[in-house]
Amino acid sequence: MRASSPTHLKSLPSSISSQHQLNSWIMQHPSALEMFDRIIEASGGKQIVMFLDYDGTLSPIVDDPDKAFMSSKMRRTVKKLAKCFPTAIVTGRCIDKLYNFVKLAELYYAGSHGMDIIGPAKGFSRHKRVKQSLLYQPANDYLPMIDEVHKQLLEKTKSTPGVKVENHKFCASVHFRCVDEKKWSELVLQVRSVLKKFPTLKLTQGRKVFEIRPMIEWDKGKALEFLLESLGFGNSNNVFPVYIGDDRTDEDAFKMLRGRGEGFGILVSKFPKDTDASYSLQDPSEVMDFLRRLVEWKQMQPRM
Ligand SMILES: O=P(O)(O)OC[C@H]1O[C@H](O[C@H]2O[C@H](CO)[C@@H](O)[C@H](O)[C@H]2O)[C@H](O)[C@@H](O)[C@@H]1O
Repeated sequence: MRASSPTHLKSLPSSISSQHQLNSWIMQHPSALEMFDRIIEASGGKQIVMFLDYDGTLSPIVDDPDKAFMSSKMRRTVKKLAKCFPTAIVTGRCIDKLYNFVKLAELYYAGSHGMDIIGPAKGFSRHKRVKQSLLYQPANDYLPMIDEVHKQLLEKTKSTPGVKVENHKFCASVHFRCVDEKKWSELVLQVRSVLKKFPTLKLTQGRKVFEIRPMIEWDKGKALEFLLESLGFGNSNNVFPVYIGDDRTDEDAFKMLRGRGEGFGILVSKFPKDTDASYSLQDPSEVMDFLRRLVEWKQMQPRM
């Protein structure tokens, strides 16, 4: 539970070895800012499509999930990005909560870990192949079950100080960032005892959070694939998807891109972690710098 996700590489005994480990990880996952020119070269004139995680990627990680605000600079950057490339936010949060933070109608949103997908609001479908807002909810049948499990998790964990339980429509979260470490094992037992009654739900772990999701074959990688298809790039080799994320659930999207052999993932992390991403950025401020460079580069391209 201690490691934030994806899993930190095993710590080595001395700080010299740790430095060595960090250096060799950076060699394998170089900074996307430093490799910017090479990334643009690799895109080879194909249509870049941007996928962005929210927490820890566009907003810094904070103790209270209801206060994970996005800076206005970041919002302006994402707005400009969406003018240049089709842009989606793919998140564990439900779309309503996410939209309250982001407030940009021109984006694609894949909420609840990709189980709730919507397209840009009417009048914002500037990427020509999309004519209307799309909508896909593969876990619709689970709505009442998520409400029920959320209710039971609230009740079961209410004696644990610092815990926060969220209902994200098609999934639920139990946060332990503010729970005393000595109480973590007790909390695991509480969550598991509720989940015993819901055999069609699965439990995964993110950054100091348990995520409770329907046991269906759907994740952020599948959502990415769905969005590419909806944009008309399902069987196209003329697309270059870029996915930026910091959490374990983002690994499904990184893996999907590796499998497709097109585009790549960027892991947001200051520490070496096991990942299928090709590049790294240290924190949301580096993410913003990278997005700005993409916008500047695009604006300098001759119009076709
Ligand atoms: O897919 P994401 O957009 O990364 O969503 C994953 C979880 O994000 C939120 O929790 C995380 O951010 C919080 C605010 O910074 C932080 O307090 C928490 O510890 C992190 O795990 C969200 O609240 C969760 O429901 C999402 O599952």
